[in-house]
Amino acid sequence: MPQLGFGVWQVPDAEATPAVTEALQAGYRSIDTAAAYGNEGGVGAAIAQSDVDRSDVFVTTKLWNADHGHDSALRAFDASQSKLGLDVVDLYLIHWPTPARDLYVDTWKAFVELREEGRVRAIGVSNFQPAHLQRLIDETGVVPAVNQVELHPYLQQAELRAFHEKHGIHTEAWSPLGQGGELLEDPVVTEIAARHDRSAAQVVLRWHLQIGNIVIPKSVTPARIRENIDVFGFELADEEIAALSTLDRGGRIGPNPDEFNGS
Ligand SMILES: NC(=O)C1=CN([C@@H]2O[C@H](COP(=O)(O)OP(=O)(O)OC[C@H]3O[C@@H](n4cnc5c(N)ncnc54)[C@H](OP(=O)(O)O)[C@@H]3O)[C@@H](O)[C@H]2O)C=CC1
Ligand SMILES: O=C(O)C(=O)[C@@H](O)[C@H](O)C(=O)CO
Repeated sequence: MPQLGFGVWQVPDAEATPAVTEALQAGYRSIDTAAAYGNEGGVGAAIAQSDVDRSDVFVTTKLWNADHGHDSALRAFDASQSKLGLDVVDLYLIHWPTPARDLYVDTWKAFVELREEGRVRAIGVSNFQPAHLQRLIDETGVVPAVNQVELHPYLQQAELRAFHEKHGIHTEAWSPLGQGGELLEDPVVTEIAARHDRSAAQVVLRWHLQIGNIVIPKSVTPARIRENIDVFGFELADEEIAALSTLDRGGRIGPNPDEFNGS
């Protein structure tokens, strides 16, 4: 899985095709969508129309909360696969643990079947806390390949990252740019950016890459799509990584996974 990919939350279906087309032209080879985003069709169309070989593109989609449970999960996968127009999905994630439903272990068993049948190459989760991960491992013996969670300099998830490291789970950061808000104006970020003659977004993405996170920045702006992948020609010094690592506030932009059960 490429360490840097392209996210499409809040991109309407019709706009997903030009956005993903632009991303593929800029060099992205990993796309992150979800059933809940309503744009799997637009993403699939861009991949089908592209000159880039399907085997060179890594596609992630996610099962939505209302589809938890063994049989529902298999039906939801059929729908996602059909909208994407793909024979095989590269990575399938449980979008949220949705603890009130208490079905994520059954859902995970269906995911294991999909992987055994070769319909997905890898299976993982999103927004899982350590206790949710531990329960999956204890009850099925199958460790998720990836946990995609909210992570940026203002929410660094140290405990979760340590759990991932211990169990060999890859950490994938959603909202890696803090949704383009205050973080990109933080003086610590902008000062480092000025020193490197780079943008604040590029510095934040470099921080993620250098501490080992997978990142999936989203943009519908062609110049930003290109800017966000142009991060392999410079490196942050250890003291710059350390300065960015002091910004942790433990504050979420998105919902708390222990409480979010939305459908
Ligand atoms: N598993 C989960 O529960 C979740 C997963 N995700 C995934 O993570 C992806 C990324 O997260 P997302 O919440 O979209 O937020 P990001 O942190 O990627 O920020 C996206 C926002 O930042 C702006 N932006 C992008 N690049 C730049 C730049 N270079 N300079 C300034 N502003 C910029 C975008 O504007 P514009 O588009 O107008 O250019 C957009 O408003 C999602 O698209 C989705 O795939 C996200 C949330 C939850
Ligand atoms: O974008 C996603 O992948 C999400 O799950 C979130 O948008 C989530 O649905 C949310 O923020 C609800 O308020």
